[in-house]
Amino acid sequence: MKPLLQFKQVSIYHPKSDNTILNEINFTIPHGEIVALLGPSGIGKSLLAQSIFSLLPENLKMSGEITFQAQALTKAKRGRDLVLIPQSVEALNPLMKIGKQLHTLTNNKQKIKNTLLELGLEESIMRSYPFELSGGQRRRVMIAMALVSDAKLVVADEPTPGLDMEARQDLLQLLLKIKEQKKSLLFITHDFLAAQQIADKIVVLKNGSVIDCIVREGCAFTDESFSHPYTRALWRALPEQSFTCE
Ligand SMILES: Nc1ncnc2c1ncn2[C@@H]1O[C@H](COP(=O)(O)OP(=O)(O)OP(=O)(O)O)[C@@H](O)[C@H]1O
Ligand code: NI
Repeated sequence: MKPLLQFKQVSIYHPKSDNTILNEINFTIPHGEIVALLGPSGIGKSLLAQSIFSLLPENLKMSGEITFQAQALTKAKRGRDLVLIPQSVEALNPLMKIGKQLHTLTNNKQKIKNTLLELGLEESIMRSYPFELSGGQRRRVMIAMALVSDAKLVVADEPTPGLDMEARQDLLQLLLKIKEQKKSLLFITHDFLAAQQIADKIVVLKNGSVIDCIVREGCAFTDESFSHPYTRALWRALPEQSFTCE
């Protein structure tokens, strides 16, 4: 089966200073799977997410190609088939009530109601503006937007920053709902533990390149999954090294 999304030799660079931030990135996102994009802060994860949506800062350029179902990504496909949950919870439109923001993605009122319920949000939240909500509620609303949309791919940029252990586990469960809907998820994170809890594949970025691409074998990642010394060291540093299917 053709991958849903494919990065082909994608480089992101600053033409004026000749500075290459990401160099010839190649990886695929299969249908219905969770791919974690893992790497330290400042490596270029958000830029890679922005490149999918053609949202790179104007002073940066991209070379190479990103294909969707083996075809070039068009504006129409970006609008219909892809949805971005940005890194900042400030990304919700501050001037539009939550209900209206959800309605821009679907006319199906029942679907919105069910989704809010599933995410533990009161229906009354629809009448609120983003500034009236807590950070956690806003992040849930952003996940609700991804769930009510008809997108085939959700890109979640760093959805678990600064959460305590319990809130983080809750959020990972919410991200799994995206997969339950048979959507693919690109989960951008520097949280290795979270990545291997929910991902089917982990793509590791370091020094501008993909240094490792680890595929879950059956239910869990194992000691053999990690070949690169860097990822092996990350794996060995984890408090617990076996996660199995529930
Ligand atoms: N407009 C820009 N012009 C030049 N360099 C930029 C620009 N935007 C980002 N960068 C640089 O590109 C690098 C990657 O930034 P990016 O935000 O993608 O990192 P990240 O991996 O998402 O980090 P974090 O985990 O902290 O969110 C950084 O070193 C940043 O300074
Ligand atoms: Ni980022």
